[in-house]
Amino acid sequence: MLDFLAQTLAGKVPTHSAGKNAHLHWQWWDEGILTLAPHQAVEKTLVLSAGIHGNETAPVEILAQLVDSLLAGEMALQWRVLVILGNPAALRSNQRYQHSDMNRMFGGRWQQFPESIETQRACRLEHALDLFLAECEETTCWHLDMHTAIRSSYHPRFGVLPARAQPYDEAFLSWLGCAGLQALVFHQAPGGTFTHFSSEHFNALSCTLELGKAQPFGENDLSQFEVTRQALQALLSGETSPCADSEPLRYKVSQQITRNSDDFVLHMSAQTQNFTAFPKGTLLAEDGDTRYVVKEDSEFVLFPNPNVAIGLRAGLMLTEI
Ligand SMILES: O=C(O)CCC(=O)N[C@@H](CCC(=O)O)C(=O)O
Ligand SMILES: [Zn+2]
Repeated sequence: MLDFLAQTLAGKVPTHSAGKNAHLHWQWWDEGILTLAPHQAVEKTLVLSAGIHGNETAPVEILAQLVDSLLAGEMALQWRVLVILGNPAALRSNQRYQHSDMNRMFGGRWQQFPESIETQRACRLEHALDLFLAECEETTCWHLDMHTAIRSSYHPRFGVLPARAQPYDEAFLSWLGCAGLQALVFHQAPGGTFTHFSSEHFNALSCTLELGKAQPFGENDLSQFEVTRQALQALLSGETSPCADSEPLRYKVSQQITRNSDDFVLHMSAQTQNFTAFPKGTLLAEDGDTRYVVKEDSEFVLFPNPNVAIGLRAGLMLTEI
C-alpha cells in the first residue's frame, strides 16, 4: 500500500501511481500531491495541506494518519480531496524553508522572489489547485492549510482566515470551532499565503489552522490536536463531529508590522506569546523613522518575528471583534 508521507520524504515516485479500495480511488499526482475521491459522484471538494513550512510537523503527522486510514479502506469518504505536503525539501531538513518563505509567494508573487526550490514549488502547487478547484464557483470548496506557530500561544489552536469580499459561511466557521480552534483571526488585506490564493482565485472557504508550537518529527504531543483530527475524520467521512459548546474568540488584524530594513527592532522579548495584549501607546517596533505603536485601547500580537527577510511581515496586531 502507498505510504504517502514516507514516499514523499524519500523523494521517490511510488511503484503504483493510482489505486482503489472499497470506498475510494486515489492518484499520486506528483511529489507530496495526492488526490482521493469516492466512487460515487460528490459535489464537495476539499484541499487539505500541511508542511508548507517544513519544521511544522504535527499537522503533517495528523494528515499522514488520515491518509493512511483512507488508503487502507478504514474510512468512508464523502469529498473529492487534494492532499498536499507543501514543501518536501524543507520537511526533509526540518526547516521552515530552504531559501525563502513559500507562504508569502502565492497568487503569482513567487515571480518576484529569486528563483528557488520554493518559487518552483509554489508555482507547482498553484497549478495543482487550478486543475483541482476548477469547478468551485458551482460547488462547495474548502481549503484547510495546517501549520504550527513558532512561539507558544495563549490560544494553542487557532485559525487565520484570508480577507474575503463576501461574508464567511457560518457553517464553515462553526466547523472550525468544532475542530477545537479557540480563536479565529480575520485578515483585512490580501496576502501571499496559500489560503489567500485558494480563497481569492477559487472562492474556496479557506483557513490556515495553527496547531500548537513547531517541533521536529516524533516530538509532537498529538493528543493536544486529537479534537482536530477527529473533526477532520468526521468531515471526510460525512459524519457530524461532536462539538464542545465554547465558541472561538474572534479577532481582526488591526495593523501589520513589516521589517523594511536592517535597522528593524522589535520591542518584545523572545518569550512573548501569541495573543499577548499591549495597551494603547505601547511602542512595538521601530524601523528607521517608522514607529509601530498600539493605536487601539488594547491590541494583541500574533507571529512576532524580527528575523524575517526584509520586506516581509514581522508581526500582526489584532483587536477583538
Ligand atoms: O509563528 C509564526 O511566526 C508563523 C506561523 C505560520 O507559519 N503562520 C502562517 C500564517 C498564515 C496566514 O496568515 O494565514 C504564516 O506565517 O505563513
Ligand atoms: Zn507555517
